[in-house]
Amino acid sequence: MAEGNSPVPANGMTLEAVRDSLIRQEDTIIFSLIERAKFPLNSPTYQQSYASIPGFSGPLIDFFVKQAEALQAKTGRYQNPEEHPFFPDDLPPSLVPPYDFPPILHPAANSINVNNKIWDTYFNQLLPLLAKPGDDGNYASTATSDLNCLQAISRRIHYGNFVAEVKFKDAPEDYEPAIRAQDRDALMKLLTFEAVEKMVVERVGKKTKTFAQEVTLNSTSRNDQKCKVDPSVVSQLYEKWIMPLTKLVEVEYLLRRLD
Ligand SMILES: C=C(O[C@@H]1C=C(C(=O)O)C=C[C@H]1O)C(=O)O
Repeated sequence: MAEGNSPVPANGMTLEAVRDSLIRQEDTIIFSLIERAKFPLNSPTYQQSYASIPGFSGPLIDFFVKQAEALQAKTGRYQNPEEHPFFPDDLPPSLVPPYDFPPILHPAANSINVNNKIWDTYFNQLLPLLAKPGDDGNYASTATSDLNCLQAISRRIHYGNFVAEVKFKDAPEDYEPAIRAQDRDALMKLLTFEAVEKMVVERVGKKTKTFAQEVTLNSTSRNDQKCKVDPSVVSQLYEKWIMPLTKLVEVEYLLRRLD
């Protein structure tokens, strides 16, 4: 199967273009993590016992994200097939004129949402590695930073739908038998490029080292300097969570691709 040099399909999307988007999204994810790392853990943001908001039961982060998503839904965010809400139930409809997003994906993509897994991984695995212990009272700003991280990571992972569509269009004869057999393992094997994954892990580590360094006018950057975010944490985030979940989205999409 050709990797990255297929002819340009009718919808204009190539594997190369899709990968370029993933590379650019790395910057967004890393900058959002740097911003979150500015605050200590601020655990009351996540404690049921802290916020007693009239008419709402749950931690501040849930209230914040639900309210933010409701506003963003009304202003059209989820019209874009790249965007997926964390609390999809009871979202208000968009109030703005619809934009004609090119119909690239099979409608099956609408039923794929792995944000529950992203939420769980972000708060239980990543955040303890990212934020220093402590409490500075900036809970609303902390929740804002969390939502930026979650949305950037979610967009990247659900971009797996586009990756899968392009891979399928490049080689339907390879994918169709595995789809008809509903063979997850075969699909996973077909869509996996280990050399690309290795490059991603190394690149995000290097980018983090660059973006998260202290920049001063008088000294050149030192190799032993402490970064605002540990590059190995970002490499690990990609290797253990972001890429496996992207591939899960790819498999889920392909399983439904011939429906
Ligand atoms: C996204 C792709 O599919 C898979 C997932 C990758 C990722 O999440 O970065 C990288 C390579 C592939 O194993 C791709 O081929 O670019």
